[in-house]
Amino acid sequence: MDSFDTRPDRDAEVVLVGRSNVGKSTLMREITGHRFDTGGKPGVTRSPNHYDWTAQDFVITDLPGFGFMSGVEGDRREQIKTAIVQYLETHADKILVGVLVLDGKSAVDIIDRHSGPDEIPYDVEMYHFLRDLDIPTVVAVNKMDKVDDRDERLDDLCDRLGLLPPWKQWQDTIAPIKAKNGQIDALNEAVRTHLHEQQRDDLFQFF
Ligand SMILES: Nc1nc2c(ncn2[C@@H]2O[C@H](COP(=O)(O)OP(=O)(O)OP(=O)(O)O)[C@@H](O)[C@H]2O)c(=O)[nH]1
Repeated sequence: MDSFDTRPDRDAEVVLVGRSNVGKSTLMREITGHRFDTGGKPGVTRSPNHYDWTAQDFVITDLPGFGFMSGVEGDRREQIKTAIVQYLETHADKILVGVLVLDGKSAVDIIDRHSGPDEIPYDVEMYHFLRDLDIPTVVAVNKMDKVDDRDERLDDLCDRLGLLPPWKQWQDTIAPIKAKNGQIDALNEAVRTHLHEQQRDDLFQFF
């Protein structure tokens, strides 16, 4: 079992969560300037990556991706999911912002494919789970360079998350980005809004 108890003991945290291959590691690298060894294979991040900033009593955490993972058995996927849920529950009171990372090109299709009477799609479930834990949440909609019908896609996504379109009225929540190209301004601004609400402007240097 990969270790989920590597978390440095810090009073403030920002976490990244999302399916495998949505670009969390790329985003983590953009935010921190630090290169984490990701291997480049889907599902390769299987224990949390922490970027620890002792002086600020602050840590940024990239949680393992899940969903499809090549070479990973179903019950192993469940274990990782359970570990992620437990991690969020355990540290909720210290998490200032939860960043749910999605692939802008495929997110709505994947959500629709997994919606049914007995099924809640993972991304939707995770969004509501973060909200239920009172963790201010930003949805980082990545890979927007691959999306043509930008406004329509983002409006559809809002709809699936239960946010009334148009997406432009949710800019504290919906942040279209291109992590690979270093274009993450919308995310930084949304995160800052939530940090400001919690009087943590001292952490603006990271976002
Ligand atoms: N087109 C495009 N591709 C991107 C973008 N950001 C990341 N990618 C690519 O998406 C793939 C997955 O990126 P990772 O950062 O490894 O994804 P991850 O979410 O950390 O994946 P796991 O380790 O499985 O959790 C890589 O090939 C990245 O280059 C983006 O903004 N646009």
